[in-house]
Amino acid sequence: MAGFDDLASERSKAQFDVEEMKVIWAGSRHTLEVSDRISRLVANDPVFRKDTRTMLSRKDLFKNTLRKAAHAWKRIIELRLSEEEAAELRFYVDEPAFMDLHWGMFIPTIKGQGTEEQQQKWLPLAYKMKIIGCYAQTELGHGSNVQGLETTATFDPQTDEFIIHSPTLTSSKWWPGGLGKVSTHAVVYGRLIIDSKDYGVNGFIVQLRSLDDHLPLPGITIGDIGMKFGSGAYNTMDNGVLRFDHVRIPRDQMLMRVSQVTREGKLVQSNVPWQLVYGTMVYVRQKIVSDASCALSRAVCIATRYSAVRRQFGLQSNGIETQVIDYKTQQSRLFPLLASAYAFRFVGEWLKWLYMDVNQRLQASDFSTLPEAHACTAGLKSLTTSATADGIEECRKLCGGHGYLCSSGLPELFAVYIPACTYEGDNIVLLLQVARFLIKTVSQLGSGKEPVGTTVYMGRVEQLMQCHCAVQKGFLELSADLVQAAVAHCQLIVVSKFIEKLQQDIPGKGVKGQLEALCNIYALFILHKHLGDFLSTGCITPKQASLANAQLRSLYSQVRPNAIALVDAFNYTDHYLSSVLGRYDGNVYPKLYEEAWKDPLNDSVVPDGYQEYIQPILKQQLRNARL
Ligand SMILES: CCCCCCCC/C=C\CCCCCCC/C=C/C(=O)SCCNC(=O)CCNC(=O)[C@H](O)C(C)(C)COP(=O)(O)OP(=O)(O)OC[C@H]1O[C@@H](n2cnc3c(N)ncnc32)[C@H](O)[C@@H]1OP(=O)(O)O
Ligand SMILES: Cc1cc2nc3c(=O)[nH]c(=O)nc-3n(C[C@H](O)[C@H](O)[C@H](O)COP(=O)(O)OP(=O)(O)OC[C@H]3O[C@@H](n4cnc5c(N)ncnc54)[C@H](O)[C@@H]3O)c2cc1C
Repeated sequence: MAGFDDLASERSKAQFDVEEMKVIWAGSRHTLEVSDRISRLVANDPVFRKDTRTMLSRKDLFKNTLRKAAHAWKRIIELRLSEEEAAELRFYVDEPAFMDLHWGMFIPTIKGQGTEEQQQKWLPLAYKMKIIGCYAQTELGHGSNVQGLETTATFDPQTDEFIIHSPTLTSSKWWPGGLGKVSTHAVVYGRLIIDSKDYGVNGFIVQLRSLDDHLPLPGITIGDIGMKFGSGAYNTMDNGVLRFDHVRIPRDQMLMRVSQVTREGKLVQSNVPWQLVYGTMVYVRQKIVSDASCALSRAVCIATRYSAVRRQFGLQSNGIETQVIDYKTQQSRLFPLLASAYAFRFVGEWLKWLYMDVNQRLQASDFSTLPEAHACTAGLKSLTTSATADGIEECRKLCGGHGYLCSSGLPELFAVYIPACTYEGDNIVLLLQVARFLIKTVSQLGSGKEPVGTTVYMGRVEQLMQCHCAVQKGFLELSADLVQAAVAHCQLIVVSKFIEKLQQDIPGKGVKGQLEALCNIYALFILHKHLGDFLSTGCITPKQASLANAQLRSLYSQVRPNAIALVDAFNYTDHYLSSVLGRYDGNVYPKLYEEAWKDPLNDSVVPDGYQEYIQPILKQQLRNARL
């Protein structure tokens, strides 16, 4: 059988220790063990099936998601899973749901922006899921411009309460996940108003629904905002709309780590920077970077396996056609994506470290690295999600016509992934933040303040001073170019973190060699993509450009025999991949054929509607023909 033989023979060609590469990909032997065990647990549980997801109506889809979430929670309790294991379970269940916002944003916001007392009050309730929370920041009229939010939280000194209100239609909260149908509580971002004075945006814990009958509390209007792109995909999430009509909450439900409102209505600032109100976004952006490598590697795994199974043209002496993975054009599209998946994995690991480091410093009242952490999380979130979204679509094309079938797994993966380019900050808006950070760093170059961390290279580039003068002519005017500069800065981080990874001790036969090849592919591919910029700025000569391209081609040949093993190292189950084209055993054609018959349209041989619509046309044609 074609697929079986092809993948088995590919695996036998691998020149490195796949088991050791699995450890590198997972991050440690322990993480690999946990992820392997939990992925199998999910794959073997019928409640977590997802093969019919794209065919369900929104209501059935959503109810099924609730069932899965409840079952996941039950299993977490029954099996006494650790936080790490529970997060893996969520990952392999592979379905966006209210739980993500509860654990991923509501709880981190209370931890990051609540006082000790507030944490003691709210976290136990949230950890036990006695309340379910979401993150209600974005409004119908304002998402990117957080300081432009219109929801008001007005202090009433008479009753010691805040009055939460939506003064306009555009102030309606719009988009928060988990809000539409599930959450009982939300962290709501609104303008703090004391004595008619506006103190800017802050977070408030607001109960939305009754804990008895789940009905919205008085003064609160909530609903789902409607179907989103693609079938299945992000429609498992109840992104919601929310309006307040003078809803009162106690004063101690304002998150008060950054600033406090006293009983007398005085605003007291802590010693922490006000930007900590944006802290949850830094945390989630960091997580999104790690997730990018998962989504991209998943698409690459499907496209690579299928490219080894699929044969077109070029009859060999044995009468068999050529595997499409052997075409240089296929390699030059696929292997940079394979390299990117590994590159994003390692930069994600580093960003996780950076985030932990900044958090430890914050605890010790050292706020010096916060601007860099913001710039790195914003920039890398933008770079990796844009590249991943484009990469998934490229993988679909690499799989030809079959890639367009839902059973390939790629359409749903694309549909579920692309909002990552928008949520947690539109990717261009985030790059502008990086640009602002870079300009600020450049402006300090002459002042004796040495650049550190990811900007250390700036101290070595003399032309940057002139650059600063040019930018001072107008940030907005040059913003398109500044965005390119921000991307280049982030690419430099990705490449340097890959190189740093290679400097670590990497055990296992041939593993380091494969990673070196992938790192070189990533760097040279980026150079190739931006060749015009490199040449026009005189960074490289035409001769060097052509040598780089020759080197890239040679690296593709080096990776070719290892391609299947390099995607096997992701250790994905067939359940997680949910792709007929990416099956581990390569048994693509019989399964594609089998899958087609499962479509509800094939339940009957003659379709519903034949009698009403097709038959009359056929009869009409018959009459016309007689005329
Ligand atoms: C079953 C059980 C287990 C389950 C486990 C599940 C675990 C899941 C874990 C995680 C999953 C998470 C799920 C994710 C799902 C995502 C859903 C999506 C959510 C959202 O989208 S929430 C809304 C996000 N919104 C945005 O991102 C808005 C984007 N806009 C902004 O961030 C900002 O407003 C801005 C940066 C664009 C502001 O620009 P502006 O120029 O107006 O700046 P100012 O507001 O005036 O501030 C300037 C000043 O502040 C600095 N700054 C800005 N942002 C930050 C920051 N985040 N941190 C630190 N500093 C910041 C900026 O640099 C300026 O500083 P200077 O004045 O230059 O010094
Ligand atoms: C699936 C999904 C889930 C979400 N979940 C949540 C959630 O749980 N909680 C929550 O609060 N929010 C959530 N959001 C909202 C999300 O955070 C915002 O949509 C996002 O921050 C982008 O803001 P926006 O929609 O206002 O885009 P806009 O800012 O209106 O962007 C529109 C266009 O304008 C451009 N633009 C905007 N400002 C500038 C500028 N200064 N310079 C140049 N160009 C600019 C952008 O690049 C973009 O091309 C979610 C969104 C989605 C799609």
